[in-house]
Amino acid sequence: MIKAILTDIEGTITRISFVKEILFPYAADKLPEFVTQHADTPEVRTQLDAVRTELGEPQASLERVITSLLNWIAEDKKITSLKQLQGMIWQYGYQNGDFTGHIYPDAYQFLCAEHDAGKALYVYSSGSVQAQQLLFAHSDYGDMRPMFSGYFDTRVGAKQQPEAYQTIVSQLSFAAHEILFLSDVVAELDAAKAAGMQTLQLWRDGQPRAQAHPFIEDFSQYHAQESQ
Ligand SMILES: CSCCC(=O)C(=O)COP(=O)(O)O
Ligand SMILES: [Mg+2]
Repeated sequence: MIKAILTDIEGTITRISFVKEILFPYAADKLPEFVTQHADTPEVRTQLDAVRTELGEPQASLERVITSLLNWIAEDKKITSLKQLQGMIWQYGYQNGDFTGHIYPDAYQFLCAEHDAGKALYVYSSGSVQAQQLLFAHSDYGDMRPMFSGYFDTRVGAKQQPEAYQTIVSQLSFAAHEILFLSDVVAELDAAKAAGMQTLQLWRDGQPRAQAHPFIEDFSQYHAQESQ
């Protein structure tokens, strides 16, 4: 029996184009100035040092770090230091009202219904916990944060690694088989299944289909597939 739901964000409850065409370009546009202005604040300096470590270049200049971060955005790299910095930058965009957090209408209805039915809702995204909370705080449907019991990002590990899901289970009061993981990405579903979770693919936007996992095209099909 499913007692908790762990959901991915991009491609599952949020449209991929919102992330790729709004959030990423905004971060790329603001990043050079943001990083230059805040390079000496502890939270930013920690991430810039993590970028240097990732590059294997402890003495890399700020210019080199910025160029690398911009390349990583263009390549959609899920590197923790980049994701942490993106979250800090998006804060300004949400607060300025430059954009709101996109949530599919069917996803919003599903999350409300499952929350009302007593399921515990958790998030696991490559976007930082700060980025996740900003998206829900400023969502198209208002502040959705009260619905969620916890948030996980790549600080628990990469989403294609079963160990990351084992770490999440160890931090929750549910057995792995009581948790349903939702994602659009096959490798993530494989990793969650290897860790003992139940899985369900959201097959939207022409993503590759996961043969080893049940799938739905949107959440209006959720209860129909449950009974199969
Ligand atoms: C939390 S909104 C930003 C999403 C993001 O940066 C990202 O990389 C999406 O990854 P996901 O694991 O949600 O597919
Ligand atoms: Mg996704």
